[in-house]
Amino acid sequence: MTQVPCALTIAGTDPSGGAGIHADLKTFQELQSYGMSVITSVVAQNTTGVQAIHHIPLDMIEQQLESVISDMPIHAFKTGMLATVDMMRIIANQISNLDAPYVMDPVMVATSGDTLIESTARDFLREQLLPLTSVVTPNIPEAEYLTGEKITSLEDMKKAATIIVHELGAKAALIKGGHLQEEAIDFLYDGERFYSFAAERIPSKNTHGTGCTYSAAITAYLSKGDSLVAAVEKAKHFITLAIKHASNLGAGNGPTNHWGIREEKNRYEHANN
Ligand SMILES: Nc1ncnc2c1ncn2[C@@H]1O[C@H](COP(=O)(O)OP(=O)(O)OP(=O)(O)O)[C@@H](O)[C@H]1O
Ligand SMILES: Cc1ncc(CO)c(N)n1
Repeated sequence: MTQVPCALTIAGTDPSGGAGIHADLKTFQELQSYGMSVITSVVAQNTTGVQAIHHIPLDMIEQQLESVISDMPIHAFKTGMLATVDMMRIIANQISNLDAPYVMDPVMVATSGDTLIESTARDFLREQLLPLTSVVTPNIPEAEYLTGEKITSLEDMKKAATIIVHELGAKAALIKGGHLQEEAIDFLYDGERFYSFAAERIPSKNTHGTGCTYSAAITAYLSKGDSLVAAVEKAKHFITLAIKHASNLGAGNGPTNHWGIREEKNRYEHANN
């Protein structure tokens, strides 16, 4: 019997449906991986910003993880918003039982500028969780925090990727250039080679949850057995289309659109398989 690809996300919520767990599950579904989730924080947020945050009690985070891990196959997993050191300790402990690629989106600040992680937890993320990852996907401000170096050019992005792999211990780093003014170019470094993934910059304010959707797409493709490079290449195509097809919902930075791109995605995958 063919096994169904299964992907898990460990992250916070977004009731407006554009970021966090909601974006992840929609992406898994769209890319035909069976989606599962463990919720770390319930976040009252929308396209204009974050209104309130409630952290799930630690024993409940642990129980959710145990419930999924003890019963379900997990072929790839990702983490998104992990706000506190205590949460991270539990998660680090539980995921060490998993034999599957780990994609970390090192979420620090929402598109709106609201902080989603305690400052002490940033250091724990860098020192304890990062070495467990198969790939980490920082945007430029996150990569600057992780490396302690300013990034203003494509060369700086590449240098940050090498620091994250060789000095901080991630297996691979994907530095996202969404925050630079030029082309939307990302660099993947796997410890040996650089790969670049470029796309046209789409003039749009609808970029709420782009990082979540991108890392979820990478996770979905990994769960289906793709290599890291293939997974990133397909995910880059997916996020570019998702930004392009955004529906301009809400009064602030609107969400990307996953389902409207189905036909275009199918054509692309057909041509590249
Ligand atoms: N305007 C844009 N046009 C095309 N691609 C973009 C644009 N903005 C971001 N991207 C791409 O989207 C992906 C997500 O990158 P981004 O840097 O926006 O993530 P992020 O800042 O973590 O997202 P989030 O808003 O969820 O925090 C990257 O591949 C990036 O290059
Ligand atoms: C829950 C959550 N995770 C990540 C982000 C970053 O986009 C967000 N806005 N909300």
